[in-house]
Amino acid sequence: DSWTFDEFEPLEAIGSGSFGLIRKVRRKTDGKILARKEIDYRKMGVKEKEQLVAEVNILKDLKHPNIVEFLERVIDRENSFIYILMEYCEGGDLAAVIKRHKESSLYIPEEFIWTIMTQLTMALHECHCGMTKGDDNNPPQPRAPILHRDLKPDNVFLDANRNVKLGDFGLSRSLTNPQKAFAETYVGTPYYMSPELISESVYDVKSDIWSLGCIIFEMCALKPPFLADSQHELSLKIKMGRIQALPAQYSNELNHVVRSMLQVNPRKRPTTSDLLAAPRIRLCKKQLE
Ligand SMILES: CNC(=O)c1c(C)[nH]c(/C=C2\C(=O)Nc3ccc(Cl)cc32)c1C
Repeated sequence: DSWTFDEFEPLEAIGSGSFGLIRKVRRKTDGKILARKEIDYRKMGVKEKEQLVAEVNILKDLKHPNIVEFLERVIDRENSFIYILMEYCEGGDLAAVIKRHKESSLYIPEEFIWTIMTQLTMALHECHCGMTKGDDNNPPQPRAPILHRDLKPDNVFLDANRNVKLGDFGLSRSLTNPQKAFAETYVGTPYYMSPELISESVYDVKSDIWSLGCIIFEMCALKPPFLADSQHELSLKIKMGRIQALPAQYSNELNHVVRSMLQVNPRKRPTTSDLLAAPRIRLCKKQLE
C-alpha cells in the first residue's frame, strides 16, 4: 500500500457499490479527484472476504479505456476498513441517465445508444476475450474469460467526456476451471437474470450478453424488457423471451441487434466478436478512435 490513509481528503458520498459506499475523494499531493469504495470488513464473512479479494485481483488485471481504472487498495486495520481507489466518473451512472430521460419523457437519441453499446461491448470483449500482459520472455496469451455477472445500468458509469466505464466487478468470476462457473447463489438484479440462469443456473459469457441486451433495450424503451410484480412471474416472462418492439423511432438495425442479444437460447446470442463486426458498431468504433 504505497498510499497512507491521510493522503486523501474525503468529500461527499456519491453512491453505493458492491460491499460498500463510494465516496469522492481528493488526493492531497496533486488535488486529483478519485472515487473510493469504502468497505467495512468487520461484518464480512469468510466467503465475502474471498469474493472481495477476487474482485480486487480481477480489477487490478483489467486495464481498458472502458473499464473503471483501479488505482490502489488501502487497508485501514485500525478501523477494519478496506479502501479501493478508482477513477472518478463525473457523469455518474447510466441508471440516472435513463431515469432523467424517463422523467422528462425524452427518448435517448439513437446515436448515443450506439456509442454506449459499442463501448460496453469493447469492455465486455476485454473481460471475455482479454489477453495476459505478457512480458519480454513470454508473449501475451488468451486468459480465462472474466464474467461480469452483474451488468445493469447502475454498474455502467460515464466520465467527463461521456466515455463509458464498466464498474463494480463485485460479483464477477473468472472461468479458470474449464467447466462453466455455477452460480453459487445468484445475487444479480432479478430484472437482468438470463433464462439459463433461471433454469440450469449455469452462467457463462452469453449470460453477460443477455444482460447487455437488457441494458440497451432499457435505454431505448426507458423500461426493462421484462417487468413483473413477482419473481415467479418475472422468471416465466424471461423464459418465454417475448419482448416488445422498440419505440418506432429506433432503426431496424438497432432492433435487430437488441433482439439478437435477448434470445432465450444462449447459443443463438452473438459473442462480443460478432457484435464488434456489426456494421453500425464498426462505424461507431472508428468514430471513437
Ligand atoms: C449521484 N452519484 C453520481 O452521480 C456518481 C458519480 C459522479 N460517480 C459515481 C460512481 C463512481 C465513480 O465516480 N467512479 C467509480 C468507480 C467504481 C464504481 Cl463501482 C463507481 C464509481 C456515481 C454513482
